[in-house]
Amino acid sequence: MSKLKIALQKNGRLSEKSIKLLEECGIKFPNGGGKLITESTNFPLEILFLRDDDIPQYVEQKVADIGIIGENVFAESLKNINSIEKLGFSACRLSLAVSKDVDYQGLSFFNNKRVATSYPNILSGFFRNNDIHTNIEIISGSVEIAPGIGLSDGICDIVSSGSTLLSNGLKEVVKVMDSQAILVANPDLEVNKQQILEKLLFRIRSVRNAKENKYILLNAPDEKLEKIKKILPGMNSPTILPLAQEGWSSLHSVISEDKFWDVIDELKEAGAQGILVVPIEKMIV
Ligand SMILES: Nc1ncnc2c1ncn2[C@@H]1O[C@H](COP(=O)(O)OP(=O)(O)OP(=O)(O)O)[C@@H](O)[C@H]1O
Ligand SMILES: O=P(O)(O)OC[C@H]1O[C@H](OP(=O)(O)OP(=O)(O)O)[C@H](O)[C@@H]1O
Ligand SMILES: [Mg+2]
Repeated sequence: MSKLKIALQKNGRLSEKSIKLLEECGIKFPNGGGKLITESTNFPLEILFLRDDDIPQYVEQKVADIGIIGENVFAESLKNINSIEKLGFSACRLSLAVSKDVDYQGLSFFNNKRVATSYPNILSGFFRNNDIHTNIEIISGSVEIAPGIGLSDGICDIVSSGSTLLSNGLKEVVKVMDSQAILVANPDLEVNKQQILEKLLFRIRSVRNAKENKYILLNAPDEKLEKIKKILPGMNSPTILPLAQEGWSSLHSVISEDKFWDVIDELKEAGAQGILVVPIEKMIV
């Protein structure tokens, strides 16, 4: 039975989190010594370590069956591959920026200007949709330097904290797209590889669900339980166990971390005590 081949970024912003995701999925593999290809010892997966920009092409050509890249690289590549799952890490945005001294009034600023970017396909599409004519200067890295050295009037590049823009005297003026890490796949996988992919996806979703949810335990007098149950949007109905102290129960449920902070005061007001919130290792839904 052939193994599924996954391409990960060798070195960079996606590398560590991509490897961590596979490890959290219980997939073990030797990783070290600069090897560019390795095999899992407990899951039918081969792992290839590549430059992220090359991954779309390799997945299209089936050198790799699947890969982890940013949505920005997916959108730029225009390859015949599918985006099959958002992975929730390496969140950033692709934005237009200009010198902080520019009196920027709107997109028409860019008419007949030069914009430096490593994302010419995304950017030309964006300007076309907005009826702006620009000259795109394609450069492969350190894009933020371009206006300062007279290469362009603006740039379009990845922004996260904004500190690279700030330290290069630039300001963000328009967001072109949001991005996060995604799993991409060749659209035409053999049946057995598709089955391995389904197993991997099941594990990835379980890991992500677990991260977004918490297990909550609390104690309350029995007469308060109905009200507390209504406040807690659980997976199904909460588990209720009697405590040794008569007239009191312990209630267990699962809650999304965001919602927990919204309802904590309501829970206390409704009579909940000894509230514990604990992480979930895996969550199968
Ligand atoms: N500052 C950031 N914060 C969050 N995510 C980012 C940031 N910069 C880039 N990313 C995301 O991580 C991906 C990889 O970024 P990185 O800077 O490592 O790429 P690269 O320099 O092109 O690497 P490679 O050498 O593999 O070609 C980007 O395509 C983007 O999706
Ligand atoms: O808004 P910020 O938080 O400053 O992040 C944005 C910067 O991060 C990325 O570069 P990276 O630091 O990965 O270096 P690279 O140029 O080698 O890819 C990106 O190309 C930006 O330059
Ligand atoms: Mg790259």
